[in-house]
Amino acid sequence: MPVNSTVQSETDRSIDGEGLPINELFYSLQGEGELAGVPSVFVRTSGCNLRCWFCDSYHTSWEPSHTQMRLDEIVDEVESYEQANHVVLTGGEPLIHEDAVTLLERLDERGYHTTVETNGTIYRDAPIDLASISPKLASSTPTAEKDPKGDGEWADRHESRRLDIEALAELVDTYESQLKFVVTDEEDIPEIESIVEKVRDAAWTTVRDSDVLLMPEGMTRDDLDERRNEVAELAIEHGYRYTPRLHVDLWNDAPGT
Ligand SMILES: C[S@@+](CC[C@H](N)C(=O)[O-])C[C@H]1O[C@@H](n2cnc3c(N)ncnc32)[C@H](O)[C@@H]1O
Ligand SMILES: Nc1nc2[nH]cc(C(=O)O)c2c(=O)[nH]1
Ligand code: SF4
Ligand SMILES: [Mg+2]
Repeated sequence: MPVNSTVQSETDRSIDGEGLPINELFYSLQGEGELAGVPSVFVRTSGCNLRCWFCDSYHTSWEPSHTQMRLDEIVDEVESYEQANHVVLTGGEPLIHEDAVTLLERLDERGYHTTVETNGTIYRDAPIDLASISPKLASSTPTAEKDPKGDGEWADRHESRRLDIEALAELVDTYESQLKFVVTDEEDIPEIESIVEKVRDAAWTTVRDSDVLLMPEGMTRDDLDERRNEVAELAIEHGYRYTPRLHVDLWNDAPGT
């Protein structure tokens, strides 16, 4: 269900009231991370507290659009995909919304495995089976040269918000998790190592190198063709896990995939 009817001007704060602003809801294969290949229903909320220049979900961050859906409508639509046992709650940043917790509770009551795709800046207590955390590196910052929309107006706000080690540690300590870094080139590696070390110092839970995933930056197959081998080599060199972007390999940048 692609939705682009209602345009919302500014969506930094949580939207109050019953329900969630939904950008799209669809059934596909999980394309990223340790559950790559698993048939899953994707619930994509609109609105984000960051603005990565490369965001592949532009209409949830830079120019958010959504339809407000009640939680029971969302659950009904999820249940309409009868083959699916897995639900991926993503965005935008799903955890800016308080009602994300209630949605996860309702899905959990119905026996779904829940993955939450999050930038790791916000902790919430919810029935999350896999916290798929993608901490944002300096290379994600929308500088004036990289800003897809303007002149770098978001750069300072993005930069000051993008990392919260306490929130990352709390997510890692509470949930089964993976740290999935978007890699542009080898210059990202020292910052990844530094973030992983800081999370290890702040968390009780052991963060294994195999819980650290390197994912090539790329919205399209052509982007990935340029980068996937270099990122795979970096994973081999540093002992981290590589994750593909299966959905991009299979369907390029088609909506609803
Ligand atoms: C659109 S985000 C939504 C969830 C959350 N805001 C986050 O960033 O983790 C979903 C996933 O796509 C990744 N992503 C976004 N744009 C990308 C790009 N151009 N190349 C590779 N991964 C990208 C994010 O890092 C995240 O893992
Ligand atoms: N197939 C598919 N897998 C995904 N895994 C994480 C996604 C996301 O946008 O959060 C995503 C997505 O958009 N599509
Ligand atoms: S944090 Fe996620 S949704 Fe927000 S701008 Fe970055 S990639 Fe897009
Ligand atoms: Mg995506």
